[in-house]
Amino acid sequence: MTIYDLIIKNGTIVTADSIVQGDIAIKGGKIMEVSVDKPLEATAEKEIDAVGLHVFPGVIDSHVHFNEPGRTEWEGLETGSRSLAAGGATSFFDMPLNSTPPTINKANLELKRSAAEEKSIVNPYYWGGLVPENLDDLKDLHENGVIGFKAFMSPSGIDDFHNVDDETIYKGMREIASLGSLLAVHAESTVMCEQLAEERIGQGKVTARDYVESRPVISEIEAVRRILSYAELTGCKLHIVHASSRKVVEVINDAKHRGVDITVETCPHYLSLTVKDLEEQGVIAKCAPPLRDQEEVDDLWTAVANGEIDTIGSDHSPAPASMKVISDNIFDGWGGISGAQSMLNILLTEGHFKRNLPLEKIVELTATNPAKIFGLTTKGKIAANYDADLTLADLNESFELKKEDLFYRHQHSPYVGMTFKGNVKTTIVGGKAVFENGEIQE
Ligand SMILES: NC(=O)N[C@H]1NC(=O)NC1=O
Ligand SMILES: [Zn+2]
Repeated sequence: MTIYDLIIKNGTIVTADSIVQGDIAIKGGKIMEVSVDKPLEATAEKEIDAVGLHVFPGVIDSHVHFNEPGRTEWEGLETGSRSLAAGGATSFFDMPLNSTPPTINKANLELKRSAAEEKSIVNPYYWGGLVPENLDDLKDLHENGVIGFKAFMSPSGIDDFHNVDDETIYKGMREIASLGSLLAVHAESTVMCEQLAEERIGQGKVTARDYVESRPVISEIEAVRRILSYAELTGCKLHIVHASSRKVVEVINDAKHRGVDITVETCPHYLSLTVKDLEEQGVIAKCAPPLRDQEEVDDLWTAVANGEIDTIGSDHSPAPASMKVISDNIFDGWGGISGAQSMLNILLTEGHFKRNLPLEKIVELTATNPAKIFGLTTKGKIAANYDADLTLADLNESFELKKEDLFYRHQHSPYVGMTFKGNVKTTIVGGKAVFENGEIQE
């Protein structure tokens, strides 16, 4: 009889296309067998009784800013990866900015890689940056394993990561296309956002609503349309990150139907928070693009349900509490939400339980699609030969998120105080539990 390392028994196994009862056998970090509706005829060194639990492919968070190296007083790979594990994520793609130096050349990538290999308890992957200064570094970054490139069309808020001009977009996209890689884009119009902000600040109009109005949906659409033109010209594959409105998604879907190779991400905060939360919580709920009104949130859920969205990323962009203080001027303070720990909770509570979003869809958005789009060929599914990255959750358990539950370096998040239905019990990375019963497993 085969002896496995681990058998997860009697779980409700959720994949992008089915929900079944069964056992999962793991050895050497891989799924060896999945037995549906009948017990596995095998033994293992360890067994997990998953009766009453749902087993998901580990969440892949394709959008985090962990700030390491160089800005670890904001977050870090240890605290960041722990928060992911606590929220059921088993892999992350770290953005090239907010760490110092930013990931814009091979040497900087190696610094980040060695920090991540030492400190992360989940699987790290890296975005490379596209900035006006690094066109000659893209090939090197690609050959050294970045999963794609990221560019900002408007100022990033970080001095050493410049936004791209149209010439850089053109040259960068030609190069990225020839490498067979992909460009992810923060798409907001610099001119629109700067002009609208200047006008308001000049008149002393600095409320939450003023900030939101200074970054309107049309500014996202303008930038998306422009970058789309370059994608059509160069053939470069595009991924638009953090679309805040279905109106943005519609522009992308039209392009998809014309045959443009483009995908789109949204974030848990655009699916669960509104301008009202920004008014109440101030900078804690400040992000760019900004939160929208309830109608936009509801429309975005329709887009999710209709399959118009490809991935959900947390865009975890933390900062110390001193940069998130409530002041009279919302334009001050860091734009970025701490949310990596809560992504699956939000999708389950707001999506599955409140809006009947099928669990299979959640798996598709958080695991299967990111694995497919970014070429992680052994992840995103629960099947033989796939990596044993799994999340076990009790969907009958509700809990209120408390500050003390957060594993972030700085324990703040706009989701504190919310009640979630569906609680992560165990997170398994490469066959080993890294989070169990509320605690990180060393
Ligand atoms: N620099 C950075 O992390 N920016 C992120 N924050 C945010 O709210 N949107 C972003 O793009
Ligand atoms: Zn962004």
